Amino acid sequence: MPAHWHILGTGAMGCLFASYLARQRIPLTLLPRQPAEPGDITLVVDGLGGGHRYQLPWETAGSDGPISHLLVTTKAYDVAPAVASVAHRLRPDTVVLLMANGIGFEREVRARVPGLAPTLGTTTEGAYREARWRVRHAGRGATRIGLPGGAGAPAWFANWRAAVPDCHWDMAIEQALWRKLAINCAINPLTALHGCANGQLGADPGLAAQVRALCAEIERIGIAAGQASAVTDLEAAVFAVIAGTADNQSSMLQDVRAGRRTEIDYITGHLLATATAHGLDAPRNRELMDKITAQEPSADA
Ligand SMILES: NC(=O)C1=CN([C@@H]2O[C@H](COP(=O)(O)OP(=O)(O)OC[C@H]3O[C@@H](n4cnc5c(N)ncnc54)[C@H](OP(=O)(O)O)[C@@H]3O)[C@@H](O)[C@H]2O)C=CC1
Ligand SMILES: CC(C)(CO)C(=O)C(=O)O
Repeated sequence: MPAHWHILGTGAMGCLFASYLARQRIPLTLLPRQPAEPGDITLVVDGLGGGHRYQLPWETAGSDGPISHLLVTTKAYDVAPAVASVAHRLRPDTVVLLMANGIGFEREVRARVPGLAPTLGTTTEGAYREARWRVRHAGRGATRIGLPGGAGAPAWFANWRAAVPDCHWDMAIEQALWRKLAINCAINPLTALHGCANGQLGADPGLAAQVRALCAEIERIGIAAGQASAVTDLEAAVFAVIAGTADNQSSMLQDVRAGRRTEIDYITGHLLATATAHGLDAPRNRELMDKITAQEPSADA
């Protein structure tokens, strides 16, 4: 019998992964932030692979039943409060898989819910919400999952490998997360400030020069932080992502345009905290952090 997954953070990513698991008949329950209508939720996932409709059970986070396997797909700043909202349902052996952009929320989770040892994931899948329970799968990508410190794949992962396309167990997940962080630091804030698609960072010589300067700063910080492998050939990797996602609006630009809080604290913010911890200056990343932060909606807005 496959493990039963609860999904916390039922936005674009949570619904996409719910659809993957449901297609493989892996039992799951959605945990929407706001209660849904009575009865199962009808989830529609359109786009790549055609349209699919799923009838999925849901519960409130505050229900009582124990949770054995929890996938968390909120924005980075919501991960810790979301996990705390189901803390009473977690057991010492509950698998908690955190899949958000950036770094830093895992430490927040461990501080709020002592005893948890979260599994971490990162994905290059692309999806967005068209309506509350309607999601468009906009780009295929790869998903990497692993345990900090490195450990072999647990038994449950066999179901994920079967259900989620291009899904890999990563013995060096922290390195994968750091590389994604480095790429996001070089692309996201610049696109958000200039209101441009990713491809413009390669096409505009002035912006391309800024990307190269950011990469040089990020590389120095990565090496000081013991993440030399994660920042190897960073500039080439960043320009490859820029070319491969030329027509995309970065997630940070989408957040800024929608007037939402961005994930900058967990992207550039984490990079700057790492630089400070190693006595390094990072003026170019600092400038981007300050400018994006100045645009953020205030917490009580
Ligand atoms: N979308 C994409 O293509 C990609 C996204 N990512 C990353 O994945 C993460 C999720 O992104 P995405 O799915 O796009 O974000 P969404 O905003 O679409 O979804 C986030 C969900 O989390 C829910 N949520 C927030 N706080 C809580 C809480 N306390 N309890 C329960 N649920 C909560 C929100 O609820 P509500 O519905 O009420 O707002 C929302 O449904 C981000 O870190 C993002 O950067 C990574 C790769 C690609
Ligand atoms: C890779 C990239 C930059 C694609 O847009 C991304 O991860 C994001 O927008 O957050």
